[in-house]
Amino acid sequence: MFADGLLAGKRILITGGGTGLGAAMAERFAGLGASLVLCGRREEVLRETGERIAAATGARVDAIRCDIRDPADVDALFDAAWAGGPVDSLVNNAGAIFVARSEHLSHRAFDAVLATSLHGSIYCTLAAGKRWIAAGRPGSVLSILSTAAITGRGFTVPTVVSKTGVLAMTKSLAVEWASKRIRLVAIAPGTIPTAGFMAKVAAGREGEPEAPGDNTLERPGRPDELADLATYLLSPAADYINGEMVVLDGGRHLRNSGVEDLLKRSDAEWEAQRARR
Ligand SMILES: CCCCCCCCC/C=C/C(=O)SCCNC(=O)CCNC(=O)[C@H](O)C(C)(C)COP(=O)(O)OP(=O)(O)OC[C@H]1O[C@@H](n2cnc3c(N)ncnc32)[C@H](O)[C@@H]1OP(=O)(O)O
Ligand SMILES: NC(=O)C1=CN([C@@H]2O[C@H](COP(=O)(O)OP(=O)(O)OC[C@H]3O[C@@H](n4cnc5c(N)ncnc54)[C@H](OP(=O)(O)O)[C@@H]3O)[C@@H](O)[C@H]2O)C=CC1
Repeated sequence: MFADGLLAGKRILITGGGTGLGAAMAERFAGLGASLVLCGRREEVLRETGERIAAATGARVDAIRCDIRDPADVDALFDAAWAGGPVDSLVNNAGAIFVARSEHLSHRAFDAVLATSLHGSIYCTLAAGKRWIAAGRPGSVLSILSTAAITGRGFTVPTVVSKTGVLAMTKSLAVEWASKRIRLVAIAPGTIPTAGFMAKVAAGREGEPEAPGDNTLERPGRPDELADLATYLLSPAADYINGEMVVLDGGRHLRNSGVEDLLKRSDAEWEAQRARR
């Protein structure tokens, strides 16, 4: 679909790059010539993904353990990444979610999600932006958000608040940093049944993760479809797109937010879910 070598010479840092959508983007970017920095909390997972992608594509892949909830860890990540050459693009992909009734959430539960999905994304964006501005280099930031930033969504409120906050950051910095040649864009995926999605969102739900009728195209999305859109948004072809969130959801958010079935759930069903976690 894309010209060979489209991303040659680019160095791209992907948070949560060891699994799911992050790994799918990593594989696509590396296949198009980019060198990569992958981060996440689990070193073994990162190493395996990094080695697999390097062997398949010949790309340079640096796998660096980092918990993006910790600003000192984030600074160390960016220092280590830059030591291997300046980073051209950041992908804020790491995120956290669980499905629960909001009145049952402790403040620690709220903080656990915001710390990664909101604060972590902001720490990484500032770490990248500061370095680009100090070096007079251009850069781009792609954040993986959610259609819930448009519709709102019950039972996943900490995640929705986080994604909406990162969308606000994207639009705001797109204006503030445009003169520094830093571009910020986002993708709002619908349902893409990764292992993380199946464990955190689909577990305990009736039926398929995306049932016929949930979206206009009657199928879930695929990681390679997200990787294609991410490639376009980070490529020179998208140089005139700034501050925008592109939806990739088969039209689902035009019909529902994804959790309407849960409005009818009984107390007993919620208790069963809580017991399973
Ligand atoms: C189908 C179509 C749909 C379609 C609609 C839905 C579309 C969804 C789109 C998005 C999909 C995705 O994001 S898929 C990506 C999923 N991947 C991830 O989430 C990976 C990262 N996740 C995580 O690390 C964990 O899940 C997370 C809990 C957030 C953080 O882990 P920690 O180890 O930091 O946290 P813990 O110490 O375990 O817990 C911290 C506090 O949170 C509370 N807590 C933890 N899990 C909880 C839960 N399930 N319900 C309530 N509270 C919970 C604990 O009790 C603690 O509070 P106290 O008891 O008070 O101490
Ligand atoms: N799949 C879907 O349908 C949708 C996904 N999304 C978003 O896409 C992104 C990727 O999700 P997906 O691939 O499905 O699920 P995954 O669970 O595979 O992705 C989450 C990744 O983030 C990493 N991560 C989590 N917390 C931290 C942390 N504190 N510091 C560093 N890394 C962390 C995880 O690695 P580790 O545990 O090793 O740290 C993991 O690699 C998320 O932001 C998600 O919200 C949005 C809408 C729909």
